[in-house]
Amino acid sequence: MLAVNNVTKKYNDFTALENIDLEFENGVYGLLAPNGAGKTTLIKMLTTLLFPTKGEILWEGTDIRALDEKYRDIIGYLPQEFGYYKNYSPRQFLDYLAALKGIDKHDSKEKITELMELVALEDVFDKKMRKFSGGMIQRVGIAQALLNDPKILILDEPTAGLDPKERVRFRNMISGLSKDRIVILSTHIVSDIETIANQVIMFKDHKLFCNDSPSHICNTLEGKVYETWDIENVKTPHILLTQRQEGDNTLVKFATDIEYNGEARRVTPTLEDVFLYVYNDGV
Ligand SMILES: Nc1ncnc2c1ncn2[C@@H]1O[C@H](COP(=O)(O)OP(=O)(O)OP(=O)(O)O)[C@@H](O)[C@H]1O
Repeated sequence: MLAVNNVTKKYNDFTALENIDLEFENGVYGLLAPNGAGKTTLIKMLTTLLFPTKGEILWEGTDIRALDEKYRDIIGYLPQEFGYYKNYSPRQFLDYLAALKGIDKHDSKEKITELMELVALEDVFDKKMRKFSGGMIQRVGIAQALLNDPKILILDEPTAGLDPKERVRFRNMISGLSKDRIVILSTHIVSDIETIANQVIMFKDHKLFCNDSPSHICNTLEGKVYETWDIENVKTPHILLTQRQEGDNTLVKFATDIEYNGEARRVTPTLEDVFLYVYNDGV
């Protein structure tokens, strides 16, 4: 188990995360929050690129700082800005990274072939990456994060640059990978995680806001989300969530903490509704 115990991270006087407690076991965890909420800060601490100002992060009961190299051997990481060499083919690039990670040449050859099939890049295995789409590069990024068969796979905004078809493909792949490992992925795109995350983690005001299953999180807004054609009456304190144009009319979805007296239909809240409601006034 990976445990984050009472972790605070400060950048000088600015507190990016405060008193965070989290536990991770095998499965998919979605860090869902707008930009600036602290997702990357947490990920950098989980990958030992940054250290907590206060608190500790434990793997199987031992501080990851003390485990050092042993801990880095069991993590796979795809950073937000994934650096690669345009003139390398995926084979050359993964060979190079496997050597850096100290993986035996014979083992890595087999592993790289297997990973290329997993991310469906076997047809372009020996093609230079300079002509690859954003989605193809992300798939190379995921393959490199899996080179050491990590027990903890950490992906920072992994669907950036993917088209809708690639997003679906990515989700299916992540579900498969999470059977025997911890997968932690950060995103501000609700649809990336609502169907695959076992747990969704949200931060608010730099503190942990929730860590629960998508359905439980949706239940927190039960009875508070409505749809109406009467856009004029959706004013503060009601919170406008989404609008959809239908012919000459606009169907408005809103959330409210008080009784609504106008004509409106109560609807089942989605994770996107919760996201818009929670971050209505910022991170
Ligand atoms: N090195 C730093 N020095 C000072 N402030 C920082 C530093 N890194 C991050 N921050 C601030 O900490 C807060 C959290 O940043 P972080 O990058 O963790 O957010 P995020 O949710 O990952 O957003 P993004 O997706 O944009 O990276 C932001 O307000 C950011 O400006």
